[in-house]
Amino acid sequence: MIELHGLTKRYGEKTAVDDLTFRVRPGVVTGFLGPNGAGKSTTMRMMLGLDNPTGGDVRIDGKRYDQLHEPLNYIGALLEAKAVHGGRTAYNHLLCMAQSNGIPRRRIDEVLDLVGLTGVAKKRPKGFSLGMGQRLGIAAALLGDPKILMFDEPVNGLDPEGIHWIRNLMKQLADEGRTVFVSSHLMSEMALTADHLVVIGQGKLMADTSMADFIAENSRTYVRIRTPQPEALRDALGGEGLTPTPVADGSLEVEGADAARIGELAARRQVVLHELSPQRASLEEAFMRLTAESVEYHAHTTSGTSGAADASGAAPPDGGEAAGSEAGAWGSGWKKGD
Ligand SMILES: Nc1ncnc2c1ncn2[C@@H]1O[C@H](COP(=O)(O)OP(=O)(O)OP(=O)(O)O)[C@@H](O)[C@H]1O
Repeated sequence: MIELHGLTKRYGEKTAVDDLTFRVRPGVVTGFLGPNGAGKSTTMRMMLGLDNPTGGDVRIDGKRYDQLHEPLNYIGALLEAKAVHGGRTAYNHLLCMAQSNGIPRRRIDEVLDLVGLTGVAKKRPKGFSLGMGQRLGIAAALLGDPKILMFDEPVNGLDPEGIHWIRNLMKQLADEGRTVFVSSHLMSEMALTADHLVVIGQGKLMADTSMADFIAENSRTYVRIRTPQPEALRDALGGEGLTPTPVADGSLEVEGADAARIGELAARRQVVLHELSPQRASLEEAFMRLTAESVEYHAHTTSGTSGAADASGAAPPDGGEAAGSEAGAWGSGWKKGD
């Protein structure tokens, strides 16, 4: 469990993190979202004791970071993939971390195997691709078999197989009862991975809620219709106070009634339908709506965010993807009393 109480960080006049209070609970993946400059990295750095708060505090299982003895055994973090000493081999980089935290050597082989870097263990990370650097950072985060894991943009630079792998790894870590806190700009990825969301804007807490509730509360639901008889449909629905709105792709969108009701109204007038599909807005649309006011840096566009609904990325998966077998080798019990 991670607990933030009134966490605040000011840089001169700028309040980067503004009185944040929330908990990150074990057993679920918690996504951390916010527009550019919202304060996510600053918050994560304070969680890890890398920055001092101007006010408030962070507790890791009830303790401040600097009170943790051998902290890698409590909390593992991936902040910047390239924050690795370029001159040491991947193995020696992990060895240094292990030695200063009382972690046995064999754990290094385990985590290298887990992230798929065994073959390059004796190579220097300065020659690594972004994706390999990311995997080494993840290996370091996992080294102490910690109960709490924090990942800042973990899928940066990873190829589709790597993205799939880390998604399953994070879910597995949460299923094992660990606390998993992850930031990402990739909304479709977050929708597939996180169960719970914490959203900030200009340093302030904007939402702390389940993924499903967040999407339901911050987006519209509607029914998409395709018909060769749009006028007849308009008449059929108009009598019930419903207004189909034409969309550029030739479909119609109707809010205020479910698909069954619309289908019945169309059938009563014998209107032919080629499509009748309920739409859940995507996490991306919900996020854009919630944070529209707090976006600090944005491009000027002529279109708004509404109407950008796309069912892709909307629905968290039904758990159909089993965790990769390589992830099954996780934490093979070298620790006692866990
Ligand atoms: N060392 C610093 N000195 C001055 N201002 C800073 C410093 N670090 C961060 N800031 C400012 O604090 C705000 C929050 O920055 P932060 O990097 O935490 O945001 P973020 O949500 O992680 O952004 P991004 O998604 O772009 O990575 C920004 O306005 C940033 O310019």
